This record gives sequence, structure tokens and C-alpha cells, in this order.
Amino acid sequence: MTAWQRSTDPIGLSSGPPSRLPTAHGVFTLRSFTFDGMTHAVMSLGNPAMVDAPFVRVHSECLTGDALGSHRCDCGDQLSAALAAIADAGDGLLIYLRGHEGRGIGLENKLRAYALQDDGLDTVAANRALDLPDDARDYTAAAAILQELDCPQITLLSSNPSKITALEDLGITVTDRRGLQVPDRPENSAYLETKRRFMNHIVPPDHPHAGSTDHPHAGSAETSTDNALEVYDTIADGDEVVAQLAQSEDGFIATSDGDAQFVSGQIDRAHLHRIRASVGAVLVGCGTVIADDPQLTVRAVPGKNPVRVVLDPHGRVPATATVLTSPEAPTLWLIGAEVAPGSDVGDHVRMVRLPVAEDDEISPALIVSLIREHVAGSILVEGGGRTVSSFLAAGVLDRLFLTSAPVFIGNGIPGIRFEGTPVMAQALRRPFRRYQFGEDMCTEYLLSELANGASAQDSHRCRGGGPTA
Ligand SMILES: Nc1nc2c(ncn2[C@@H]2O[C@H](COP(=O)(O)OP(=O)(O)OP(=O)(O)O)[C@@H](O)[C@H]2O)c(=O)[nH]1
Ligand SMILES: [Zn+2]
Repeated sequence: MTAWQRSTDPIGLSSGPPSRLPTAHGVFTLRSFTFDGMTHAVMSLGNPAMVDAPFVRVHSECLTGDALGSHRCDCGDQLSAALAAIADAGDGLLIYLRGHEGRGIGLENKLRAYALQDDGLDTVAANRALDLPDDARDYTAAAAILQELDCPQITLLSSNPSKITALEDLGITVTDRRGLQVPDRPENSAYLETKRRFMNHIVPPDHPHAGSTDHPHAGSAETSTDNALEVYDTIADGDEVVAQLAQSEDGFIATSDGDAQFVSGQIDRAHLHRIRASVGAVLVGCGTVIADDPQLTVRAVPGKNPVRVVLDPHGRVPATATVLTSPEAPTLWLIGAEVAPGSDVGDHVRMVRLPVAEDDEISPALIVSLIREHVAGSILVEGGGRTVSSFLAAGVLDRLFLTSAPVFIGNGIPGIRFEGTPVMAQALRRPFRRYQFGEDMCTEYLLSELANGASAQDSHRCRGGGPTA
């Protein structure tokens, strides 16, 4: 038993005898190591303990990629490239970690996540939609094996920086890291982009997107499956007023009974959550809070929750509303000057009085400046139809994302409606871009010079009234 085992491992690491394993990359030595009830496989070549920082691949089990030949991920290619690199070096180890399937959520859950990805979610959003962590892997067994094999200093074959951190936290020194050369395949390029964009995976130096944060789908009017559009960065870096609304083909956001589940699909939902993650504040009218009791947090994609702002001039929001009771994100409660708030609210809620308005209508511009006194960054006006319409008509929106779903409601709660013009030539036309979100069509209107200028370099922009891409 090594010193390491005695000091930190009450369960114990046990290993089986070495055996020969002839492979396409040479004859390796194979041993099993059992730790905490799980048996892992370790392939070694040469004498890694005698090398300063030997090549080590810590490979997470992936039945579909490693054994079934799946091209949804790059695991099979990484496995084979790692063995080739070790064979080339002459000394090294591959630790095949079982129990890591699906980044630690198991095969059954990974296949559930695959089904959601077939419907348009990306790999991170799919785990979240299942209420599962983005990455649940534990590297304690790998660190124990490396100590046992006298390899406390290694060159890690990986493009995942969090593997380095995890191993270093467990006492392993990663003196160097090597990325493995694996092809981006058409079937897994969106998956690899998501890992690079949202899980910090390192882009290989010879990759076409190396050194750039641009996303291949940026500004695209084509079908986008992971909708990581460039515009989110523009919104995050600016202080725009952005609105988003999903409506039926005939312009309703809900049925006449208020049923709004669900007008648009999963990709549009992920898009909305990406906008939430890019803004400082998300505003809704009290009607939306009463009808839908929304959480207004970022759940479908990674990112920080914005401050939730509730517009409540007549004090109609019930004290039981999620925005007032759940402390997941701060809430700014814009409440009428003469309204007496009911019972106590949580510490996450800040009450701000609206000024008295003569005609009972508080101007959108004033609401924006009130929010700006408390929150920095862009503001998302998320609903409902009346609130978004009043902001549009008042000319305070920089950008509007309006998603049309291929469904007819016939009659219901209206989406965009405002006092129009009798003269067609005077109707509101602005430059726009279009994105296909699965079955839904999202049109992004560039309403202000600010938004128009910030997005000027992007391709696929159409002039108002022009043909759609
Ligand atoms: N939950 C989930 N897991 C996946 C998915 N695709 C692959 N995996 C799992 O992800 C694990 C591999 O992790 P990756 O993020 O691809 O790569 P990595 O091991 O972190 O990084 P490298 O060392 O560069 O390969 C394996 O356990 C796969 O089963 C997916 O869509 N959803
Ligand atoms: Zn895989």
C-alpha cells in the first residue's frame, strides 16, 4: 500500500494482474484498477514511471463513441488518437474511466439528452432540461491510479481545461497539455462548437475558428441547431433595450384562456434564455406575472440570471408570485406610487416607486431610465404583448426578436398590436435578419441606429421590406 492510499483513501485501490493487449496501435499492457466499487481499465506502454511527465490520456467512458462507432461526439476519434500518440512517444498511459458515461450522468440519461438534442437543444441545454449537471465527472480514481503507478507528474492528452484543474486539485501535476488531432465531422461539429463555446474546451491551433470567438452560425439565416448567434455578444457588451416575443402565425401569444404552453419550440426557448443571459435586467408586465408566474431565470443554457423587473403600477402582482418569493435572482418591483404593498417580501426584492402618471400610462422611456438607475447593461422586455407593443410604439426598443410559430390560434391574447397608420407607406419598416429555429421563424428587427450599427458587419441583413434570406 502506498503512502497516498494510507493517507487519503480509506476504501482502497486494488488492481488485477497485468495482461497483454495487442491493438492497432501496438501491444499495450492492460490492468484493472478498482476504486470505490468501480473497475477502470488502464493501458500502458513502455515505462511511464521512468519518464518525467509521460503522456497520459484520462478517457471518459462513452459506449456510443468508443464502442459503437458513433460520430455524434469525438470520443472514439480521441481514444484512437490518444493510443497513437502514446505509441508514438513509446511510454504512456491511458486510464479508461468507467462511470463517466455521459459526463457522469450515465448511459440512460445521456440517451435522453440525445433525444432532446435531436429536437434542437445543444449538449449543455439538454442536460439542464433534464435537471442534470453539465458535467458530473469525478477524477479521484484517476488521481489515485496515477499515484499508485508513480506518475504524479504528467503531460495530459486533452482539450478540456477542467480536467487539468480537477487532477491538479487531487495532487497531480499537469506539467503540459497536448490536444489530440481529431477531425471535426459534419455530425459532431455543433457538439464540438458547444464544448468550445460553453465548456471552455480549447480550439486546436490549426482549426478554422482558432483564435476567434466567432461562431459559424453567427448572423446566419440558415437553420441553427445550437443558436449561439453573434448578436448575444453584441447585446451583452452594450446597453440596448431588446424585446422578445413568440407569437402564432396569426399574431397571438396565447389562447383566449391564456394557455401559452408552448407557442414556439425548444430552440426558440433556448434563444430566449441566451438573451436573458446576455442582459442586465429582464422586464415583464404584471399581466404576464399573473398569467404565467414566470421564473425569468437562465435555465436552458449556461449563464447568469439577470435582475428581474416587474412593472406593477396598480399593485396587482400577488405576494405568492415566484419573482417575489424565490431568491434565485434579484427582483426590482416597480410599483405604483399610491399602492400599499401587501405582506412582506424576500430580501432579494427591491421596491421602487413609479411616479404618478396623469393619464395612468407610465412612459416606456421613463421605465427604462428607472431601471438604468439600478441595473447596468442591456434590458430585455420579455412580455407580454401589451408591454412589448407599448415599448415598440414608443420607439425605445433597439432590437426586437419576433418569433412566428407555424400555428393558428384564431383568437386569443394578442402579440404585437399598436395604434397603426392608415397609410401603408408610413407603416413601421426596419432592417431585419431572419433565423430558422427548427419549425419557427425568428425575425430580428434592428430598430435603432445603435442596433443597426452594432450589427452592421454581420451578413444576411435585409433592408426593410426586402426579400428574406
Ligand atoms: N451528457 C452528455 N454527455 C455526452 C454527450 N456527448 C458525449 N458525452 C459524454 O462526454 C464524455 C466525454 O466528454 P467530452 O466533453 O466530449 O470530452 P472531455 O473528455 O471532457 O475532453 P477531452 O479530454 O478533450 O476529450 C463522455 O463520457 C461521453 O459519453 C452529450 O451530448 N451529452
Ligand atoms: Zn462520446
